[in-house]
Amino acid sequence: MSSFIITIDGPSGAGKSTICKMFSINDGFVHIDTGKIYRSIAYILKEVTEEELNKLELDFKIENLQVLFIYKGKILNDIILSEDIAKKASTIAKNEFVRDFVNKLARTIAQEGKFVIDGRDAGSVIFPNANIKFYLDAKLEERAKRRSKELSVDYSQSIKSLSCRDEQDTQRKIAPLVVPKGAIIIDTTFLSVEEVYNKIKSYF
Ligand SMILES: Nc1ncnc2c1ncn2[C@@H]1O[C@H](COP(=O)(O)OP(=O)(O)OP(=O)(O)O)[C@@H](O)[C@H]1O
Ligand SMILES: Nc1ccn([C@@H]2O[C@H](COP(=O)(O)O)[C@@H](O)[C@H]2O)c(=O)n1
Repeated sequence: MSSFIITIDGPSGAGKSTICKMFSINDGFVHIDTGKIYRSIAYILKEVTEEELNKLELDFKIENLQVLFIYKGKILNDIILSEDIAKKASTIAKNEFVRDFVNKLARTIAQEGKFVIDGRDAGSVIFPNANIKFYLDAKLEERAKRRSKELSVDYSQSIKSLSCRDEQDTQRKIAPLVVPKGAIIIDTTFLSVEEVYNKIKSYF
């Protein structure tokens, strides 16, 4: 048996994870959120060196079609949501050894079955031969509005934090955020979650 892979890339707050979760609930796809792997590393390691990373035992399990990341028996998914962790994740994501670690783990998980994978380089680097690729985008102001509502943080703080991450993610030398070759671009700024989902489904 082989895998069927959908990739969804785009900047923070464009709505990638939300759509991936709908693909799990409605269509039975396992969701791999590669951002959560970067966040897990940022959360666990005080200093991210190649040596420390090589020793890192980050486990995973699939539950209700979501990939849970586990360290020393503790599920990390819900405790790594803050913008502080996200900013550290964005900084360590510049390192080649960190990216190799994440890519290897994501490919190990997506061995057999139906997977929807979101991130910044899911379709450009991790799964360049994915069955179908999407790139979700939205205006910075709308993404910040969504994020500040979700995390109950100040709007201007969200603008600052998201623009800093956008800059780091698009400007880094290795695997920067780009529209993957062959990806379908959807601007979600003025679309509801249901409208985005239905638009994506119309391509199948
Ligand atoms: N089309 C939409 N309209 C309004 N709100 C949305 C839409 N899509 C997502 N949201 C909301 O925006 C917030 C961010 O969405 P989500 O976490 O899916 O973004 P993301 O692209 O996965 O971000 P990140 O890369 O940081 O994980 C969530 O609170 C979500 O409910
Ligand atoms: N494929 C990816 C996924 C994520 N990153 C970096 O991690 C940060 C956190 O990601 P979220 O999707 O959870 O917000 C993000 O800002 C990126 O710097 C990445 O480089 N590649």
